[in-house]
Amino acid sequence: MPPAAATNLGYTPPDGGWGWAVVFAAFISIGFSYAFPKSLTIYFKEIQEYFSVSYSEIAWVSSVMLASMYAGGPVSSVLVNRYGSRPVVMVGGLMVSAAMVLASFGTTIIHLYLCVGVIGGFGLAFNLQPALTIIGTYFQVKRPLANGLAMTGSPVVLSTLAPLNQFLFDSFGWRGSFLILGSIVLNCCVAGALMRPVKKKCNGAAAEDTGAQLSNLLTEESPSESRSQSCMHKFIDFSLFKHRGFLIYLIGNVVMFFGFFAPVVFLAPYAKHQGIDEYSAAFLLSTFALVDMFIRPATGFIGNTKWIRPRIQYFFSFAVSYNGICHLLCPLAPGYVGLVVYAVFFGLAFGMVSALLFEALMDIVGAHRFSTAVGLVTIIECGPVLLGPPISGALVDIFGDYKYMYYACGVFMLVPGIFFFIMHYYNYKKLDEEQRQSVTVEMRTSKDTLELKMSQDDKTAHETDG
Ligand SMILES: CC(C)CC(=O)C(=O)O
Repeated sequence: MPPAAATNLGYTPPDGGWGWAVVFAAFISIGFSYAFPKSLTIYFKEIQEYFSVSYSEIAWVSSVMLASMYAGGPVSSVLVNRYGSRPVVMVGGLMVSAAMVLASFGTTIIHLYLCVGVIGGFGLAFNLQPALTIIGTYFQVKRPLANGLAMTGSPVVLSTLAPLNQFLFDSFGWRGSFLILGSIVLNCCVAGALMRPVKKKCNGAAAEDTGAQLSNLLTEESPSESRSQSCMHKFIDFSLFKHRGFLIYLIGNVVMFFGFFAPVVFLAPYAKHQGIDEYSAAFLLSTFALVDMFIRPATGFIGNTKWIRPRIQYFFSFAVSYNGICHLLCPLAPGYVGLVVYAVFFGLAFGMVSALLFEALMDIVGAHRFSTAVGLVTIIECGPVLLGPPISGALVDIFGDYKYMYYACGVFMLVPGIFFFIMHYYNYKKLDEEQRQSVTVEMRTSKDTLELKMSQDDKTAHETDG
């Protein structure tokens, strides 16, 4: 059974070769995109004391960075559709580097919001989307494995950056550390340099994808559109909001992201609330990250098998639902050992969703529309990503107990998981119906063409005989 959406790339992706170098580059770019905002929290205590600001004021540095990374999605998509992934990732790396160097000279917390938060966040957006997009141009058959490997960059870079940041902080303070991080993040430029446009083999001739690939994939501009509208539509495919599968994915993800990150954010505080010491609480996060690191490539491998790939949306639905079940059971976990078991199962669930999140979108809209689709999805997810943890924190403040927060996150994950199962069952049936109809139409068309040709041949033969 074919995947839910054809590639429509107009060429056969290599599914290997230089593609594996691109996966490694995406591993670096995606790793920095997701791990960088989290790893900066190590400096927050000193920065908070230095600028005499509150916990929430310092927390906004990471929140603004994450929000800019998500809000920068459509901008990143437009740039990728126009120039391709390589230059956008390299510019993104330079932006994050400049942001960290400028922040190291900051004299107010506002400077950090603007530098680290806005400039750095958009720089990370120019790393995330292009890295995800280019994988879809190199892989079709092995794409779930490629996506799973690339998404593994996040836990790997985080487990490297976290101790490195602690060492830099102890040795050079936050200003010196920011200056050094400004050089370390230039590795995103190196990763971008590896993202060579795919050589398309169309009718035997090889041609490099110039990055303006969207121009030959878009529908013609409708004459009624104004020039600015048609220009905007040229780079952002708004027809996606009429795409059944895309709407299912979008609706489910918006709900899901209200409960996706909070259990990670509150895992250590919840353990300390239970009377567990800070090192044992930190061990829970290390356990979670270690499991996450291994389950992502494993999930990509499983998603690539002939049993799962044709119905990979069910695999994604299971991963989302499994997250919800973990959080609903967490408050029942007995003592520290129970929390360690929860951290293992949560790491499995979080890693499965992370490995499948973008593969599921590519499977639905096809690699040729993924760049625009992921930009639209990320800017809409910006809200729940930002609001999720504060809402969960508010539940803890109101009830003075974490269990209601875990119940809420469990519902926020289980409901979209069940929604995905139901809606993708319906969507798969509709796709199969539409495919049968298109095959019937094609057969009828080719039959009519054949009959027309035969009658023309007979006519020619009679004229020759006559
Ligand atoms: C949003 C997920 C797909 C990835 C993530 O947040 C992470 O890797 O930390």
